[in-house]
Amino acid sequence: MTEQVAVQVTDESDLDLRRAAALIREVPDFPEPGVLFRDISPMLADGAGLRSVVSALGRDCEFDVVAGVEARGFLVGAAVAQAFGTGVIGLRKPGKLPVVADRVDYALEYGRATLELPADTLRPGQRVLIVDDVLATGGTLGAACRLVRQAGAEVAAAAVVLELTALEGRDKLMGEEVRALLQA
Ligand SMILES: O=P(O)(O)OC[C@H]1O[C@H](OP(=O)(O)OP(=O)(O)O)[C@H](O)[C@@H]1O
Ligand SMILES: Nc1ncnc2[nH]cnc12
Repeated sequence: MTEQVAVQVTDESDLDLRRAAALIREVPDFPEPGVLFRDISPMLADGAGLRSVVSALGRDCEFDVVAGVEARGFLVGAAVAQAFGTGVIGLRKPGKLPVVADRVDYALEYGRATLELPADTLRPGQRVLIVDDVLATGGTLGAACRLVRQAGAEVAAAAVVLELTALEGRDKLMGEEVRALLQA
C-alpha cells in the first residue's frame, strides 16, 4: 500500500518545486522491512516536475561537469548537464564499466555498495556537480565526493532532490557544499 507524504521544500518561494513535491509518495517496508522508501518516480515522470528539479539543482552553482550516481542519479544528472550545457559522467556500481579509473566502497542504509569512476572522463581541476536523487545515510555521496577528489577534481556541490534528515547523512559530508531541494 502507498500513501502521499508531505515534504518540506527548502526554497519555499519555488512554487514549481512545491507542486512537484506533492507527487512524491512513501512506501513502507521497501526494499526491506523497516525502510520507509520515498519514491520520486512520479515527480520525475511529470514534465513540469522534472523541469523544476533540474533548474533548482543547477541554479547558482559554477560547475564544468555533472557526475550522476547510478541509477536514479543518472536520470536527474543527465538532465541537469543538458540544461546547463555540460557533459555528464556516470558513477557506476561494480561490474558495469569496461575500464575503471578508481573505486570506493561504502555503507548504505540497507547494505554495502561500491562506486566506480569510468576512465578518461574526469579531468584534474574540473569543478564537478555531483547529483543523486536521495541523501539518506550519506555513504553514497561521501563515496562520490571521494572519487572526485581522488581524481584531482573539485566538488562544486553535492546536490540531491530529497534529503532524509533523520538519517543525518549531512554529517558524513562535512566540508562539502550540500544542496537538497526537499527534506523529509
Ligand atoms: O545516503 P545513502 O544512505 O548512501 O543512500 C542514498 C542512495 O541510496 C539509493 O541508492 P540505491 O543504491 O538504493 O539505488 P538506485 O540504484 O535505485 O538509485 C539512492 O538512489 C542513493 O543513491
Ligand atoms: N528511504 C529511502 N527512500 C528512497 N531512496 C532511498 N535511498 C536510500 N534510502 C532511501
